Amino acid sequence: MEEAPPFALDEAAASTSLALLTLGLLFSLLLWSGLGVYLYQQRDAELTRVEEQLKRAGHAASSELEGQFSRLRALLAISEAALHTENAGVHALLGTLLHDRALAAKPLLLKRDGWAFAPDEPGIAQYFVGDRTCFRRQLDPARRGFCVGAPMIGPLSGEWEIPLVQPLAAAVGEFVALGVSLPQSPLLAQQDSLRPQPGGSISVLRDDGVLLTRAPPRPELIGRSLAGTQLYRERITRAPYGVAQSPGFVDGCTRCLHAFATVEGLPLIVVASINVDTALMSWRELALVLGLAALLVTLPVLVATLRYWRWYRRGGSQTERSAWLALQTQSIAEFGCWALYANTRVSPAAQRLPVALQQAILLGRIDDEDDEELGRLLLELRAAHRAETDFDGEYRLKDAGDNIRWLQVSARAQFDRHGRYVAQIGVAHDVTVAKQTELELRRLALHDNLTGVLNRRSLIEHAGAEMARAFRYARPLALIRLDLDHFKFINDRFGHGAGDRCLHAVAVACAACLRDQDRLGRIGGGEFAVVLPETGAAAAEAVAERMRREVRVLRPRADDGMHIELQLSAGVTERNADEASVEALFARAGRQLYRAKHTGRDRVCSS
Ligand SMILES: Nc1nc2c(ncn2[C@@H]2O[C@H](COP(=O)(O)OP(=O)(O)OP(=O)(O)O)[C@@H](O)[C@H]2O)c(=O)[nH]1
Repeated sequence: MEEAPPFALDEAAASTSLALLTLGLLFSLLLWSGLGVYLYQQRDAELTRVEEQLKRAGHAASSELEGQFSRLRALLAISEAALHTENAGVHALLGTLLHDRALAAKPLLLKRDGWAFAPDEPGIAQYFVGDRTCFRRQLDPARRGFCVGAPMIGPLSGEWEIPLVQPLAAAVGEFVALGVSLPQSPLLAQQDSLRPQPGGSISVLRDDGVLLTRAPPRPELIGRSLAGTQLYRERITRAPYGVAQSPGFVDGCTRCLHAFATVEGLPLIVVASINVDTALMSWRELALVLGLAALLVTLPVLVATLRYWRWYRRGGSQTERSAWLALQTQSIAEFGCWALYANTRVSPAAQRLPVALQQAILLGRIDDEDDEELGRLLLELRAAHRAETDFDGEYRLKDAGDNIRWLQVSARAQFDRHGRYVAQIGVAHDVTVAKQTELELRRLALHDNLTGVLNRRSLIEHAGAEMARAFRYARPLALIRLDLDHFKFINDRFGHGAGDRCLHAVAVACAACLRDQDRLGRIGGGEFAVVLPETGAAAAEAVAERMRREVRVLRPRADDGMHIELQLSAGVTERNADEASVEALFARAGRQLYRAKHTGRDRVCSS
């Protein structure tokens, strides 16, 4: 039965998530763009509203000024007429000037020598104004005319006043002009009530840019010329009225909205101003609230998108699908495959590795009683997964029937196109048959075909290794050389087949006399040798004697049923102190064997 992909559900869920995510993103996009358009329109509407408010405030202030100045000019005209008819002294003349009680404007008369006379309680006040431009102009027949003077601190009131001066059509005695000083405070009170809210201002400029009044008050700026400001230079001088956005020209705000207008028939300009940031305060609050609400609504979508994007960049479903395709090769893998994902979100089942091995255990293909080797395999697999490296190993496990199963395990670390680790794809092959063949071939290469004991080459190799170890640790090592007596006769008398059987029987009998660590080998013909680690000559001699006796009692049968009497000669030697040469050991044992042969055979000689 085909196993379901571990991420099948997750993949379906991933498609649904992607669709939902797309919808969510579209919705977010629509929401944010809708909000953007709405807020832009609101801002526009708010600015238009503020502009209208500025225009209205400017217009109201301008109308007020127009009315007040007209009234004052009318008063001046009437006063002039009265002056001409009365023709009396200064006191009487000043008495003829009319007062404007509402504006608290004080009349004054200007003499040819630049002195001004004004009524003062009690009597008349006299002060010099011939140094002030507006007054001086009246003394020059070519430049005389109605003028609005620069604001000045009234010598009588001690407050800011704006003088309005008008030449007399014909001098009355020494008087050449008459005027009126308009106190600022009533003007300011009016303008303050008209200025746009919140935080707006109304400024009144003379047409040459001199600031006459400003509500709210900024006394340090009164009388200063603002002709150099951007608003004055670029807008006021070019049109009688308008709306402009430019840096504030008296309060230093960087973005101000101004509505300016020239007062009809007067050399005055009224400017209503407001800081754009202040004007848009309520719009900002609205934008903030709506923005936060939209963020709250779209935040889950953004978070999900971010997570999806990270997942996609790590390879996404494409990599997981390839991993699963790799798993589908299970049939050719014989044993099993697995994928260990770095990204646990998609296939948590596959994370519990290795599924294939667990299945194998369930099916009895591996016995989990064999803890040590299985544990090593799992440990190495997980270590490679953690280290994000490839891994290869061979494991000797047992199945439920206690048969040896060889597993060849390979795992490859998979990386996405950005070089980030995605998964470990593993495959396990059952290589038992190949392994058994390999082991058999190895055994054949190392062992004597006939007797099954080590062959000459591997025995000498083994002896060499044991000699090196004994030399390094200064341990005893013994060697026995054995030779079947009169073997040629046996062959000749009973045939080679019987001779072979004798050799096999001798090998088995001798091997049975040895410890696990001793090694028996056939070194040619009827000759054998035994390497005995950790053994001295005396102990080796006893072993040789035991083997000799065992061989004597073997008495294998020949083809004709006769017992073959076997006997063995042996030469024994041990490693001399500081001896490292295995050749010398073999030669010495050979000499003892030779001695045994020449002293009657069927005996053990030891050096
Ligand atoms: N059956 C059999 N005979 C073998 C084999 N290899 C060698 N031989 C024979 O073993 C005999 C060797 O005998 P030797 O050990 O030289 O002489 P021996 O007759 O045993 O005389 P001593 O050793 O002096 O007692 C020869 O006849 C070889 O042909 C083998 O694999 N099988």
